[in-house]
Amino acid sequence: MATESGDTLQQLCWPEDQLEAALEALAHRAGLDSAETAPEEPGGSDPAADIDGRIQRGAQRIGLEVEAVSVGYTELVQLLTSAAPALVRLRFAGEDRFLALCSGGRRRLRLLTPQLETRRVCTHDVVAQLTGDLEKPQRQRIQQLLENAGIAEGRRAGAARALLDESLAHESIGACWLLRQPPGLPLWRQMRQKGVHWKLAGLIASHACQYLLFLLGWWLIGVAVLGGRADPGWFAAWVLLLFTQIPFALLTTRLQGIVSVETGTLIKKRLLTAALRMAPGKIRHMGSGQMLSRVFDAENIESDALHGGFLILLAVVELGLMVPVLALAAGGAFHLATLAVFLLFAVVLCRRQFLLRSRWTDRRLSLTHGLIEKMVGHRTRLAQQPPADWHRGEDRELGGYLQSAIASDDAMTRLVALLPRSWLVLGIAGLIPAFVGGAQGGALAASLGGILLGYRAVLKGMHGFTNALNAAIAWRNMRELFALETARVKTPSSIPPGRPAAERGQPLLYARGLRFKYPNKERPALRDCGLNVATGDRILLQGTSGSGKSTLANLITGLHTPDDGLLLLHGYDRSSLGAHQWRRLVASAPQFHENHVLGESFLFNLLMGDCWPPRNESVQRAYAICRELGLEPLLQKMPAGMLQTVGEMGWQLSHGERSRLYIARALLQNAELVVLDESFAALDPENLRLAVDCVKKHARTLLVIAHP
Ligand SMILES: Nc1ncnc2c1ncn2[C@@H]1O[C@H](COP(=O)(O)OP(=O)(O)OP(=O)(O)O)[C@@H](O)[C@H]1O
Repeated sequence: MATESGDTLQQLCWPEDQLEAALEALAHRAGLDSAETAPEEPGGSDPAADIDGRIQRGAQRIGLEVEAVSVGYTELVQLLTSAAPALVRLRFAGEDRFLALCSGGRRRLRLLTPQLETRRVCTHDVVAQLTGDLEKPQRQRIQQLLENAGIAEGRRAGAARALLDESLAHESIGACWLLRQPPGLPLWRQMRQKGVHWKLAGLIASHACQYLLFLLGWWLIGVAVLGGRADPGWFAAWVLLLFTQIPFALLTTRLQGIVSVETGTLIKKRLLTAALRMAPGKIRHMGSGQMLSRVFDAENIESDALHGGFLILLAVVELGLMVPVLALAAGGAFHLATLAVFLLFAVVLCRRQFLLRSRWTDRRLSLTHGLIEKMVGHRTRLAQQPPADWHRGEDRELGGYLQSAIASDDAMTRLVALLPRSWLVLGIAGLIPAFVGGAQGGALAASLGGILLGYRAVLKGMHGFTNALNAAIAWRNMRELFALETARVKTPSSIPPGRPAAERGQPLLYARGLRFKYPNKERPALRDCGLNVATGDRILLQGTSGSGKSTLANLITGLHTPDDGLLLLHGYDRSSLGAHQWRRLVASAPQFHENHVLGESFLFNLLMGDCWPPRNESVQRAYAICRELGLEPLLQKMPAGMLQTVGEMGWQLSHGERSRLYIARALLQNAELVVLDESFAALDPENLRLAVDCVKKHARTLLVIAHP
């Protein structure tokens, strides 16, 4: 297949043995590469290793993230249009080659060739290469069908296309790896790489031009009126200057919108990633109320910071342009000194307001937290707390909140209402020496104009400040969320992810001298703990309440990291193996109160740890395990069977049903080691027997935590 440049598509692709080079070149061309690169690990670019593993490791080495995506047959063009920068795998006579996609459109794609040149190819050619093998058998069948149906020659191509789309709609094509910056990079670096800083500079320049034209217009009118030259020519020039401002005003608004959307997207991405990476212990420590407050804070950061930030930026530009007006007019240096004193005063007041608002926010958060805790624990309180105690302490808390609210609101009113007006008073007072000194009318008028413009800028700045203040306080609370480990994650070892299961009796898990202390506790929950697990073992871990069994389970599953000691899986520690690979090897059903039924279908809740959308064989296996766990009557009872929505807003599952769902979810992850933490506690003897048999049958290696 020849492309526009005369090369064949195959010649423009990178061979498999240059996969890592293609990745680096593409990252460099897309401006994604970072200064620091991690050292190459032995075996890190072993061409024999699986493609996905090699791409993942290669990307980690240059500090990028890669997402392997598969899309439906009909969505392929859309993917190619928006995937760049990405690597796309094509097959030529059974040989894998890779397209380095720099940018994409519906008609043309831009590629980076192994000669490091960019070439354009027809999107259709790439799609045809990707889907050729899939379409071939269908095409013959469809051709035959169209002939038999007597469809006119001219309409056959369209009909064949529609039939192909119809019959292959459910096929997925997984041949694309999207290159992305890790969302943990500093925000400014992400903004720079997206070119947001240029747009921001454009915004400042555009607003400055508009403002200069505005000043020029008024200067023109001032000179004309005060000089007695108010003829139509001067007036026309003034009108012209007013109209010239319009494109700049439009450009400023447009750039503001673009910067808002791009920065907002980056902030959202980062918040979402940070929320998913948060240590579970931290979330638990926060409680549901504080979590909800964080969600509100996240909303505030994006909307208030951007809106407030823009207003402050525009106010700074206007104040900056006002400085030469004041300096050149009647007030001169004395007027500028007055402005400097005023700005100093404004900074002190703003800082004070920040402290007052922070105090108010802390009280508000604690009130929200308390309220939500009470709502969540409503049933317990109804049943077990005397009604006289239901509202204990609420008045005191509310009183404290009101006090800080009044103090903050008063200060805010002073700031927004008084500060801009105090500039008017100070500015006019600063003119007194010039007035007494007999300055000319024109110079005095220019100074007065400068004072009024300053008033406008301060007013704008104060409105911006009120928004930015909310964002800054929300940021203070969210900072820890944002503090994603930007340090490079150690490149995982070259253990192929799809390695065959270890043989029975082979060492699987090795733990020695493990120590773990919760941050809010003085004594460690685990000290000098050791454990050996071999493939095929069935281990029952018993201990008194609070002895640290669940903590050990959390260390083994990787939810917590030991403070000290050695924990190896297949002879590798967690950082060598990588979090992803560790999770594939160990599956767990956490204790009942730590586990959750998500508001999705029953099937999703079963297979969320496997892969979603599910493969046919996974669904079959899920059915089989549910049957063995005695869940068949439940599936028959639910109107939509496996597809019934469950969770808080859906079909309510009983305690025992949930326990068995959690067990099935752990077994369906196909892990080498399954850890069940008190998963059988809620089961009646019959279901307990079924569950134990099922677990013994399906778990390759089993660690069960239970009370004696
Ligand atoms: N998130 C946490 N923050 C602080 N301390 C914790 C946390 N989780 C557990 N602990 C403490 O660590 C110790 C061990 O708890 P762990 O849950 O591991 O015990 P356990 O043996 O599983 O208990 P049980 O059989 O009652 O479930 C306990 O003293 C507990 O209070």
